[in-house]
Amino acid sequence: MASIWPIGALLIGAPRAWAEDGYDLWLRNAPVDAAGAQRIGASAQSIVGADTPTLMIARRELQRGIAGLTGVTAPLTATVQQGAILLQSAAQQDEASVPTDGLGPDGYAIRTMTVAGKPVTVIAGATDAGVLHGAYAWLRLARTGAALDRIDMRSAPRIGLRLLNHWDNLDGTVERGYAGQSIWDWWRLPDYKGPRYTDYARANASLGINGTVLNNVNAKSDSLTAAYIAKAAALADLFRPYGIKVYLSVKWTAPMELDGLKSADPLDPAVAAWWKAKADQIYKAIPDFGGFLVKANSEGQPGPQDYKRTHADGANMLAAAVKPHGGIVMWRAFVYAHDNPDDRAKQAYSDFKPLDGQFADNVIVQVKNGAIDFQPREPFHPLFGAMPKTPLMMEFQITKEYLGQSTHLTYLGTLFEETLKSDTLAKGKGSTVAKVIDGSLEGHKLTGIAGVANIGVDRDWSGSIFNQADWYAFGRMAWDTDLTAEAVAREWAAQTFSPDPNVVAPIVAMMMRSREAAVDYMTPLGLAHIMGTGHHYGPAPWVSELARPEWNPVYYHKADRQGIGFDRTRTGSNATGQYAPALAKLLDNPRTTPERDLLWFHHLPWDYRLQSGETLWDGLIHHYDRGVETVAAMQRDWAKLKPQVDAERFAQVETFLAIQHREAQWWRDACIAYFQSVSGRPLPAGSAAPAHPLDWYKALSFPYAPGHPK
Ligand SMILES: CO[C@H]1[C@H](O)[C@@H](O)[C@H](O)O[C@@H]1C(=O)O
Repeated sequence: MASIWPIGALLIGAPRAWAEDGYDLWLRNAPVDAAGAQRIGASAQSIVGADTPTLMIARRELQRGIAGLTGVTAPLTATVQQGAILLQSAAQQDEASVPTDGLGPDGYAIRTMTVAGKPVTVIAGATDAGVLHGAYAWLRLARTGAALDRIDMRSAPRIGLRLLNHWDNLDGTVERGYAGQSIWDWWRLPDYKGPRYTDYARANASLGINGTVLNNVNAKSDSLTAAYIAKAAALADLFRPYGIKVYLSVKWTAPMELDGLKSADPLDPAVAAWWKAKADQIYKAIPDFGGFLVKANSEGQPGPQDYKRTHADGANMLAAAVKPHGGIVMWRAFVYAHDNPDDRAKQAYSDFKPLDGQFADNVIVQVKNGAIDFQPREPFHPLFGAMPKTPLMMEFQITKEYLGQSTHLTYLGTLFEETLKSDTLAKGKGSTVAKVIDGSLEGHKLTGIAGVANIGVDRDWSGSIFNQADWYAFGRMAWDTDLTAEAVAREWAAQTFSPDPNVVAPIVAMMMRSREAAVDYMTPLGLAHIMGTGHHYGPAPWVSELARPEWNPVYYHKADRQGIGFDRTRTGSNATGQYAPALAKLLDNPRTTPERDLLWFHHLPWDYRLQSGETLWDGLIHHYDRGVETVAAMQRDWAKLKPQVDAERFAQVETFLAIQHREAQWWRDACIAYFQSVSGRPLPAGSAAPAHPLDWYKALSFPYAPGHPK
C-alpha cells in the first residue's frame, strides 16, 4: 500500500509554494508527511457525485484540500471506485444511502462503508449545504491527523442562525475593526466581484456560518437605496452556493431620510407601507434575503421610542414587512439611550423584560453576552432566561474592542465557553445560556447566535494570526455549543500551524491561559470598563469628568479610601434582582459570588479576605502581577516554537507578544498606581512598585486608535 503514495515522501522539506502570511486561515492544507499522505490518500482516491453548484464547491474543496495535503489530485469519477468519496445529497437517496433524517437543513453524516463492493466514504446531507458542511468536516479530520478509514459521525447544529455581524461602514471603515478597511468594496460592487469574497464564503462555510449582516448596526440609510441593494445582491449571489444568506442593518429613520416621510412612527400606516415596499424591493433582488438587524434607541440611534412606541412596536412593524418573504428581524437589546445613573447594567432588562410575549413570531431579540459591553469578563446577561416567551439570540464580539484589539493574544474560545455554559437557573439547575439560545429551554424554533466580525483587508484577515482563532472558535461553537474551547483550539492550531502534537500542545496551552491573563492585567476580580475612554485601548481608571456618568471608569470601579467595586446587590443597584431568584440569592452574598465576578456585584473593603486568605488589596495586586507574568511565559513558550513555525508567522506572533507584554505592564502599573493613590495601601511583598508616577500614565494619551468611531 505504502508504495501507492510515494509522492508524500517527496513533499517533506519541499519549498512552500505560498507565502505564510495567514491568508489561507485554517484552510491552509499544508503538505503532510508520508504517513499522513498515505492515511488521507487511501480514503480519497476519487470523488463521486457533484452536479449542483454547492456540490461542485464541495468537490472542489475536497480536491483542493487533498491535493494540498498529499500532493495528489483526486479525480471526479462517474462510477464508484475503491477509496472514493461519495457526495450524497437529498436527491441521491438509493440503496447505498446514509440516512439523513434529523440532520436538518445544515447537518451532515459521514460514514465509511461498502458500496458496490468497494470501501468508500459517504458524505451525506439532507441538503446540498449539509453535504458541503460534511466535506469541510472531512477535511478538518484529514488536516488534524484523525483516522479516516473508520468514520461514522453525524452532526447538526442546534442553533439555526449562525451569523457574522459586520460593523462595516459604507465608506469602507470598520467600527471597532482592527484588521484594516472593510472587505466590502462598495465602490466597485456590484460589477467587480473580487476573489476575496469567495475566500470569505469558503472560510465561513467551513465552520457552518450561514449568514452575514453586511453593514454596521450604526447604520446609514443609504444601505437601503437601489444602488446598495444591487451591491448586496451581488454578494448574496456569491455566498448562496456556500449556504450563506445576506442580511442588512437598517436605520430606523430611513423612510424619512430616503423618501421624505414626515415620521418614522411604527404605528403610522405610511411608515409600515414604506418598509413593506422596501422589503419587496430587496426580495426582488435577493429572493433568499435573511432579514434586518436593528439597533434602535441606543447610543444616539433613532428608534420607536422617539414616537413613544416600544421596541416591540418597532420590531413587529418591520417583521410584518419581511414576513411574506420568510424574513426575520433581529432586534438588539443593547440599549442605554437614557441617562441611567444608578446602573447602566440594568437598562436592557428594564426595557425588554416587560415586552416578553409581545414580539411577532419572526422577531428574535439579540442580546450581548453581558449587560455592559464585551468586557474581558462579564457575568452572563440577565435577559438570558428572563424572557421565556421570546426567542433570544446571543451576540458575541469576535473583534476585540476591549481585549487588546489586534495585537494582544487573548483567545476568546474560553470566553464563549464560559458564557454558553453559565447556568441561569431560570428553570432549575442546568438552564444554561446555551439552552436558552438553542431554543431547547423554552421550546423556541427561531434560534440564533451572532459574532461581531474581526475581518478586514489585512492579509491575515483578522489583524493577527491568533485572532483568526477567535473567528474559528465562534463558528465552531455556534455550530456545536458543547465543544470546549480547548478542543477547538487544538483543531485550529493543528490546521493553522501543524498537526504535530509538539506544536499543537504548547500553542493550545498558550491560548487557553491567554484570556485569563488579559483579565488579570486589565480588569481582575470582576472589575470592568476601566479602559481608555472612546477607543477602549489601555488603562484609564482615573477618568471621571465625562458628560455622562456611565462613560467614566470611576463609575464602574467605585474605588475609594475604604474599598472598591460596584454594589449591584439588593441593597445596592439591585441588578442581582434581574437574575433568577436562586441565582440572585447567591450573587447578593460576596461569599457565594464566583470570585471572578466579585467586584462586578460587590463593593468591598480593601481588607476583605479572598478565598486565598489574602486581602482584597493584596489579591488585586497579585492578579495584576500574574497577568504580566503569564504574558512573559507565553513569550518564552513561543520562542521555543521557533524551529517548528515558519519565519513569517513566527515573527508576527513574537512581535505582538512583545507589544502585549509591554502593554500588560502598562496596564498593571497604571492601575496599581491609580488604585494605590486611592487606597493608600502599601504593595504586598514581592510586588514591584509601578515604574512611573500616576501622572505619567495619565499624561500618556492614546487618542487615535483604529476602529474608533469619529
Ligand atoms: C456599533 O457600536 C458599538 C460601539 O462602537 C461599541 O463601543 C460598543 O461596544 O457597542 C456599540 C454597539 O454594540 O452598538
